Amino acid sequence: MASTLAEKTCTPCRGGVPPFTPEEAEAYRTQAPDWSLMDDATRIERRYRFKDFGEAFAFVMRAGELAKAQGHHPDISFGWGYASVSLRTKKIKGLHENDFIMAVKLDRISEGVVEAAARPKG
Ligand SMILES: C[C@H](O)[C@H](O)[C@H]1CNC2=NC(N)=NC(=O)C2=N1
Repeated sequence: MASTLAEKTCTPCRGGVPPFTPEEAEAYRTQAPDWSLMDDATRIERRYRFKDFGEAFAFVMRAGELAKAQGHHPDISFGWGYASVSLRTKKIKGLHENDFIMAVKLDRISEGVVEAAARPKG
């Protein structure tokens, strides 16, 4: 991997490429170690913890903006104090570099949301 995933942008995936093998997925996961390979390495998942519903919602809103900008979309469930994110490339029914690019960028968003909440108001 030339540049780090964080500097990359998702590329349109119109299918026709094979999904990552478990070995390939594991190699990418080293850059997103808080994510777990699920369903025979056809998707990755992470549960983020936040201090309350508002912080979780702020994360989800920013995740939505990121997905729109990147053209690659996660599945997110959230509630008071948590957001659970699942990523897979639906077009190829498995994992693609786009999923790991999104994972790394979502990790940065989550750190930003927690920091923002920690800053004193005003
Ligand atoms: C052309 C464009 O890349 C596709 O329509 C994108 C949109 N967002 C996507 N998001 C996800 N998670 N999987 C996809 O296969 C996908 N395809």
